[in-house]
Amino acid sequence: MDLCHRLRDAAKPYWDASVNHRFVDQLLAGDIADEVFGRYLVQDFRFCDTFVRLLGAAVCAADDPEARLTHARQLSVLAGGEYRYFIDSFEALNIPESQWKNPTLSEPTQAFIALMEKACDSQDYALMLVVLVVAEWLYLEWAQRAGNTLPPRPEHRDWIVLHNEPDFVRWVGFLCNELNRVGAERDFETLREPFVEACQIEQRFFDMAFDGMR
Ligand SMILES: Cc1ncc(CO)c(N)n1
Repeated sequence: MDLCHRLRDAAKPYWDASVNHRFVDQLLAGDIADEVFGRYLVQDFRFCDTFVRLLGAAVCAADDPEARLTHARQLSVLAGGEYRYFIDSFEALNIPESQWKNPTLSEPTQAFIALMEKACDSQDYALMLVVLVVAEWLYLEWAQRAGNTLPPRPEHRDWIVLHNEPDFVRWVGFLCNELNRVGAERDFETLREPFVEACQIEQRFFDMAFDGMR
């Protein structure tokens, strides 16, 4: 088994709970409450801001010119299509700028930001890749649960498509190959610990969307 699959196995309870979370069930069915999805998107917009910093750090820390360009290209996706997705969805969900510009950060948002900032500050490419692989591979796995019929509302449908379209599949494949490559000579435990922590936070992030709901 390659390194990425060994890491995923080590985090299996949290990984599976996230991929099969009721948040995902309801999003794929298109029947997620606007209040739940809106709360999630407002927090995720802040997650993505720090995620951009992490990708920038990966551009800096990567040991290979081709890899630097691949990270740089993905930055343009976040700054382009994904940014537009958030703005359009806040409008569709009637979430005013005052609510998404400066929200109170939930516990899992804070925890994820702290983990990403730690990876940035470490200047350790392998550690950055651990966090990138969890965030992107786990999102690919839940989005690949989607069948042929996608939910009709763009804010639901586009969030799924952003995470299972062919470009995203290639991006995740790249990240896993990079971690398998640069993580090969690293002590497994030093990678396992942040990998599992990131998976635990992913689960709490989906839980958080339902805070205050039944
Ligand atoms: C919390 C979270 N994890 C992963 C992704 C995918 O980048 C995201 N948008 N949000």
